[in-house]
Amino acid sequence: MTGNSASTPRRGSPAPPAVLLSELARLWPGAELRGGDAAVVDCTHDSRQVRPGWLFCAMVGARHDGHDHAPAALAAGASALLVQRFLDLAVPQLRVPNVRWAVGPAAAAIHGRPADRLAIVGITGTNGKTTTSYLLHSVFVAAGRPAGLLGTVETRIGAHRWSSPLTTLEAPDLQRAFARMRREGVRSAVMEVSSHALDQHRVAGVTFDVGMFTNLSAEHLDYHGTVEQYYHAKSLLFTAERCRRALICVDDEWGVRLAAQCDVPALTFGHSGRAEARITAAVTDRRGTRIRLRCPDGPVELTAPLVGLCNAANLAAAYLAARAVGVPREEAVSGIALCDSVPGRFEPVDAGQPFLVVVDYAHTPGAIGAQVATARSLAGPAGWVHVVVGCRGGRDRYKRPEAGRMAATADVAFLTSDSPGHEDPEAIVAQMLTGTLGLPRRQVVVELDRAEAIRLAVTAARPGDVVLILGRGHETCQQVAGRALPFDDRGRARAALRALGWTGARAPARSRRRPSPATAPVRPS
Ligand SMILES: CC(=O)N[C@H]1[C@@H](OP(=O)(O)OP(=O)(O)OC[C@H]2O[C@@H](n3ccc(=O)[nH]c3=O)[C@H](O)[C@@H]2O)O[C@H](CO)[C@@H](O)[C@@H]1O[C@H](C)C(=O)N[C@@H](C)C(=O)N[C@H](CCC(=O)O)C(=O)O
Ligand SMILES: Nc1ncnc2c1ncn2[C@@H]1O[C@H](COP(=O)(O)OP(=O)(O)OP(=O)(O)O)[C@@H](O)[C@H]1O
Repeated sequence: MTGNSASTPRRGSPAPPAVLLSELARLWPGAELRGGDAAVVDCTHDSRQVRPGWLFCAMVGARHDGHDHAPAALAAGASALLVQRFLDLAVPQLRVPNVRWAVGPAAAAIHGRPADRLAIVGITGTNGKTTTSYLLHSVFVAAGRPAGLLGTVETRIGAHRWSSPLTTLEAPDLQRAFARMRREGVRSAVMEVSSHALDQHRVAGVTFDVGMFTNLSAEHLDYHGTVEQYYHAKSLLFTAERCRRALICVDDEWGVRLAAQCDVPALTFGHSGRAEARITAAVTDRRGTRIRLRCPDGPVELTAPLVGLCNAANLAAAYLAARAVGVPREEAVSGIALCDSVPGRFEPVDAGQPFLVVVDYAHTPGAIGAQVATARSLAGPAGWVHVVVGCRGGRDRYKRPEAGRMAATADVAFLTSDSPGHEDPEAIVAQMLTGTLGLPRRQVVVELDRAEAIRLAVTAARPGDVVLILGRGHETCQQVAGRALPFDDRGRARAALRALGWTGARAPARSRRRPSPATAPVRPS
């Protein structure tokens, strides 16, 4: 990836005009200014990012109280503080009831409210955000609109792109990215809006042209506590303050509920008979996915070279969002067709081998099950589906047995580690195994070394099989016992194929008939 992060202003970029603290004070009734006025040119919530002339916003977090870091911020050149209790420091300070709530509007004001002059689509939901963002971004680009994309994989502003630290940037970084979009001539943007971001007010100060809901299943409960709270965080996108209109997938009960409670004009979509824009046909094969969508402005056929039936809803979502922000119908259709890949989402690893190897980000039980089903539809008549999957450490422990159970819908499941963090990888896999109790032992192989699990799966595959490597997608490192270790599923799969003699789109130097590894199950003849 190239370009500079929007969170660090580029050298040589024009200095933004300064805003007075007294002007910011007008944003909140009851805000109190002490220690005089000051001009601020930018802001941050992190003392380690402060530059001369910036406003330091002292947020109270779970581990730190930003107020304790105000001296460091001043030493770095902060010209003022946004606080929720006045500090005994000789610097202009603006006190507000809650700094976390105030950072977004403050950052928006400092940057001249750039989001107001962009058409922005914000996407929330458990699955499908990244894929739908790429489809929509492809539409904007194909329609000749300079575009922005903000999400889990990367940030793109026009021709510049760099990897993202978070799915949804912190408010100061987000507003700075929007300001850069304006400077670069961007008119339309699509961004993923995580439940964490909504809960933490990172998008306060933004009104999306379109707010989109894809689906919801239990995730991030270690943060939100209950599914109900998780849903509540997602639903915060669908208020008149946050979006002008909504697109809501009603294929699950949460979407139905959201559509009923949403207080902005909403269009529902999905496979469901309840959907106003309804997917009436959907097929997926190795070339991609094709759907027929019956929508208020007439029926339309959409195709994209993205494999997997879960993409049917993503195609519909991207089309409807494009139309909602004024992209003509034909341009929306052709832009979607041009979206040829999304990093780490059903991404094939092709070294010329006679079986399919695919890396995908599926890490919820539902997504794992859906990708196994897709793989089965792509396998040859007697082809097997091999899945390599683990569960991440430090989060969402409750979904491990179900993830194991879904993995075991494949012909062979290689249960392995996936960024275990400070947890014991063996204990994580043991929890996954509880979901496979009662299944034939030959169907589940435990191999804690992920590279070795990938090697075993690829080595066991025969012509017509599909090897699915799930959970890590585009990611290039794993957290293991406090260390970030480089690990890319795509690279490991390629290396395993290379070791077998598959080095390109040609037949390998040695025989195609390879012995199965000792651990691989014996398949019936
Ligand atoms: C779990 C979680 O969301 N934590 C967020 C929370 O952290 P926290 O409450 O622990 O903050 P803290 O460390 O106590 O710090 C409090 C304040 O002191 C500041 N500080 C701290 C130290 C210092 O030296 N100087 C300083 O100024 C911090 O910058 C912060 O403003 O508040 C911080 C400030 O807003 C966030 O940066 C932080 O997100 C962390 C980085 C994070 O990793 N979040 C993940 C879980 C997240 O948001 N993920 C979603 C996507 C999830 C998904 O779909 O997979 C995302 O949008 O990326
Ligand atoms: N609309 C969908 N419904 C269900 N599953 C989906 C959908 N789209 C994609 N998936 C599955 O979920 C995985 C993650 O997809 P994607 O990255 O698009 O979602 P996301 O919402 O951005 O996820 P995350 O928040 O974890 O980054 C894909 O690799 C695929 O297996």
